[in-house]
Amino acid sequence: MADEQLPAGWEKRLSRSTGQHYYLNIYTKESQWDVPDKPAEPVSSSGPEQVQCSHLLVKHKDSRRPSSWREENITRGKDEALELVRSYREQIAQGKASFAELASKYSDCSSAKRGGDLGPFGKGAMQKPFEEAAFALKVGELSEPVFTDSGVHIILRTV
Ligand SMILES: Cn1nc(-c2ccccc2)cc1C(=O)N[C@H](Cc1nc2ccccc2[nH]1)C(=O)O
Repeated sequence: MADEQLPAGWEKRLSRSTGQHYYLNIYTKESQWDVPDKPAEPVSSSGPEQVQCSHLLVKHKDSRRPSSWREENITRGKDEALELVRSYREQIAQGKASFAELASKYSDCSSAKRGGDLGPFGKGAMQKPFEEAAFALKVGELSEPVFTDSGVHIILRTV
């Protein structure tokens, strides 16, 4: 299909690595090998490329690294960590404390110094259970407790 016949919102590009043409959605920057047969979707159908989240992590004795800026040797069990995370989530949900305030005080992640802010990240950057929970959140939404090898988290999607 000649360029002038491409449906709206697509650009034809040449792949340097394969020498083949591919097609770029100018809105989402997503690309495809197949020649598009309908106008480009203005929003990504596969969800965002990146999200930005803050998290509050409570580690336990079986965490991958049972130590943090708060506590050199973390001995609490997983059940106690979950109880703590639930209590923090409740305080935040009831508006009794802000996420950043509790994360900066109680998170066992070094991101506590930034109110739990991890910055933007894409898929493949974080442990899978964390990634799946983070990408399932809407902006502004607070997760239920999430378990990773690091411990028990609550996640707030900010962007
Ligand atoms: C993934 N990550 N980002 C930061 C971070 C980001 C911004 C500013 C300062 C620290 C710290 C970490 C990190 O792995 N921290 C670990 C704990 C931890 N494990 C995680 C698993 C998933 C997501 C965040 C997590 N944080 C630690 O301090 O022992």
